Amino acid sequence: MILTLKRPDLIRTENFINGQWQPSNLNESYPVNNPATGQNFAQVANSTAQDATQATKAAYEAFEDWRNQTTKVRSEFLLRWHQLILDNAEDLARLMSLEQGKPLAEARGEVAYGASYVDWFASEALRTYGDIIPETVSGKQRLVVKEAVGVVAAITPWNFPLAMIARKIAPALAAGCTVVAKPAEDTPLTALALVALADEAGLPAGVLNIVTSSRDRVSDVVGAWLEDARVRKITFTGSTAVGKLLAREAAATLKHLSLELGGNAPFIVFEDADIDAAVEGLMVSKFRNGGQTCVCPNRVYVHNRVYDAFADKLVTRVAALHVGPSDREESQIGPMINERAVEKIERHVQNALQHGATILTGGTRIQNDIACGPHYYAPTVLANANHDMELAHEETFGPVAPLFRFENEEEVIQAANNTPFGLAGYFYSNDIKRVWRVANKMQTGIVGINEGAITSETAPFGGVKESGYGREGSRYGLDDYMEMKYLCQGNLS
Ligand SMILES: NC(=O)C1=CN([C@@H]2O[C@H](COP(=O)(O)OP(=O)(O)OC[C@H]3O[C@@H](n4cnc5c(N)ncnc54)[C@H](OP(=O)(O)O)[C@@H]3O)[C@@H](O)[C@H]2O)C=CC1
Ligand SMILES: O=C(O)CCCC(=O)O
Repeated sequence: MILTLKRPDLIRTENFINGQWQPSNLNESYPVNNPATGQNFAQVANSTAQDATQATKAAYEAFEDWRNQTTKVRSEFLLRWHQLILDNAEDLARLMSLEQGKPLAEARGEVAYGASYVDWFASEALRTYGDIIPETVSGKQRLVVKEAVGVVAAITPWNFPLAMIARKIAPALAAGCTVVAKPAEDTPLTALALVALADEAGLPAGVLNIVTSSRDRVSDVVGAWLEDARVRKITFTGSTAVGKLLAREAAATLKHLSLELGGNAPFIVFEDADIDAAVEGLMVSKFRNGGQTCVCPNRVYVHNRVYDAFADKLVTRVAALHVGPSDREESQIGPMINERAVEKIERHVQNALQHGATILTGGTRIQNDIACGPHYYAPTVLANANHDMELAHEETFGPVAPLFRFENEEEVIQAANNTPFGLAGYFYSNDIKRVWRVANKMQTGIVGINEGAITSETAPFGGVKESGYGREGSRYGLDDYMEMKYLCQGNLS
């Protein structure tokens, strides 16, 4: 794919620190590759701890002014940024699909989705109310005000290169925080373009800084932020293993943490469900971004009585999915992000087959004239899944839907909750009593009830258990970037 943008200047390859684009201090770069072909199409700054610390210094020095701006000023900046994202949506989508591999239609959807967080927090910026505490003692007045936590370090994954960073930066800036950010090694260009647009929207120097690095430098860059007491919060989306590492390291300076980590989402189809709706819901939730989404169903539990009918309908739909490069309009499943990702999918499928699964469709890599490259994996449905399989315990992060049979509600809820993770869960049922009962018992931060498309800037996104803590989006999302300050005024009588 050759990248032609209306605005070629959105292709940025350097760090943005204190309002300046600059190379890494060692003047080194690393390659960004097209995940479909492995072909290198850009080189971006390979940063060090020194670059990260320079970014922290800039963000720290910009903080006092930014936090003291009126909420209106911060809101208006976010509105201008939002408009620029929309104005450049097609370029952003093309850049994103090239470096990440998601079909262009999905990339366009993600630009709109990411932009919606910027718009949302432009409004929420205006509503950072505090409280006046009713007096119980004469002569005193007690108030609670909300204040920005300080410099925020945002670390984001490759699966949603625009939406994840937007939904961290937007509330941080809305709250009055300043930001240092590091996108994933595989997908830096979308994030850099987003920052270029923030600069164009008139953000003061130092308020938003971004440094890029290859995977072998990530511990240096993020390590510099973890050690630095001036960084007051880490907001992270990624694997649970890295989330735990960040939590341990952040403890030394007791930073605030928002951790949006891996999931292992159950998707339950009860015997009283609308089967067509359940199939549709699974298609929407499972195969979005090729299954590389932390809220993707990882385990599909289907009641024995409807199992065969559900499996038949699902297989028809899954086998018809178009696999191909992101720039073909008909592509529905693009390449996986990299070789490690495909190897993990292969390992899960092989392990499932060894434990008694059968392939209803897919089950292999595909490479042909259209899906031309080593990282395509066929959309897959596996029957006879069970809990001895690796895929029951670890998210596959690929287009694989394993079907588990169940007999009764109690058993399936126990199975669904039998995981250290708790991000999203889904179930389909037309029995109103069951709906309330099951929703109450699901140990997840998000529950889709007869619905597969659950996310929205208006709703709180986040997990329980080892899927992390903190919430993104919604009216709760700003609180993660603010502290309460209690003011007690005496001598009033
Ligand atoms: N919750 C979610 O949305 C996501 C979940 N995952 C899960 O994690 C699995 C592995 O994916 P992977 O990309 O390796 O996820 P990681 O958790 O490794 O990567 C997420 C982010 O963390 C950074 N990072 C990696 N190692 C460290 C470290 N030691 N210290 C600080 N930051 C670090 C990455 O940088 P760099 O890219 O440079 O390594 C990236 O920016 C997936 O298969 C999936 O199960 C993955 C991505 C998103
Ligand atoms: O995988 C993720 O963490 C991103 C979830 C995308 C969404 O907000 O739906």
